[in-house]
Amino acid sequence: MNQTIVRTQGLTKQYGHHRAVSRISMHVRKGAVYGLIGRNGAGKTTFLKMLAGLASPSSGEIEIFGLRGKELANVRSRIGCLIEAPGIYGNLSAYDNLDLKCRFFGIHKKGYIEEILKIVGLSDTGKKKTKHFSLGMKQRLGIGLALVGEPDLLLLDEPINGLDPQGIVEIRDTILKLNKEKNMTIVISSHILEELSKIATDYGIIHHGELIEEITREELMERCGERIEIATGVPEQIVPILDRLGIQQYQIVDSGHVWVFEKMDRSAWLNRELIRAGADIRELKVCSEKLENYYLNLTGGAGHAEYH
Ligand SMILES: Nc1ncnc2c1ncn2[C@@H]1O[C@H](COP(=O)(O)OP(=O)(O)OP(=O)(O)O)[C@@H](O)[C@H]1O
Repeated sequence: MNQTIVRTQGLTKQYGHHRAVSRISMHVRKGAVYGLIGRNGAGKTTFLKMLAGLASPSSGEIEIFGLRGKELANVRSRIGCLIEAPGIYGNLSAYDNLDLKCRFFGIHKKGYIEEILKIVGLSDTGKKKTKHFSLGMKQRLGIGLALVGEPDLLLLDEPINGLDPQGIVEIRDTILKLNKEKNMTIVISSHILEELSKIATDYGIIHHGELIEEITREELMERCGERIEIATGVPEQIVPILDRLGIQQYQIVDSGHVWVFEKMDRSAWLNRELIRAGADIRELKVCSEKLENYYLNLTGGAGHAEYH
């Protein structure tokens, strides 16, 4: 089941003296939504361009669907991509834009374009010229264009960049639908980490052109460390109660919070016992560190949130 669909080995891209991508060895599982995280200029776009065949590597290997080199070049239509701004003709409708691409691909199936319009939620745009579309609609059309040819792998570079919350939800739904219903493997780069954490099953963290970590959602959850956060007016008051309850792994974080690192599945019991013992409990919840914090810690970027 855990078939690797994309594998790179030491992938490097050099622009003059500048190394945009440095020895990246990445693995994307079939059926994954692989989130590519990195600051502005980290090398995400360059990396995706190489996967898509739009930029040639300076060195290293790319293997997709188990194929390399010429063999891979022959099946490029199995890879759909939306990298940088989608190439859309503003004077044409969504339908006509898709029709052009279908002709280019030699696809003349009845109902084909309608199906794509439905998937990306643009069925009701009729003859409306795309230059009058919102940014979100244009992005969705960009994804629609990438879907022509029914790719097995979809590469999306910052597809939610600049979108309003509604647009973000629509793109998220579209991505999840493609992943679940069409079993499409998707690699998506984004600087909106919170958003990425809602859809990604795996993450690759790129920093200064290097892949510094590959991690599954499960591993991330484990490493982010679940804990019970107790908000209280008097943390010192809680300590003897925790001792009495046999809880040893806890920490007074500040003058209003205590974190407990055990009995995660017994938070309701803990709440009851603390209140019964007369503690001043304002809130008690099970939390984990956010992806954003994890990323900032990993890249030494804590203290400033400019990670896109
Ligand atoms: N064609 C090019 N010629 C020279 N340098 C380039 C070229 N394309 C990218 N670079 C440089 O390579 C580095 C990585 O750029 P890239 O666009 O891949 O980063 P990114 O992580 O996608 O960032 P962003 O989110 O800003 O697109 C940057 O320093 C960039 O200036």
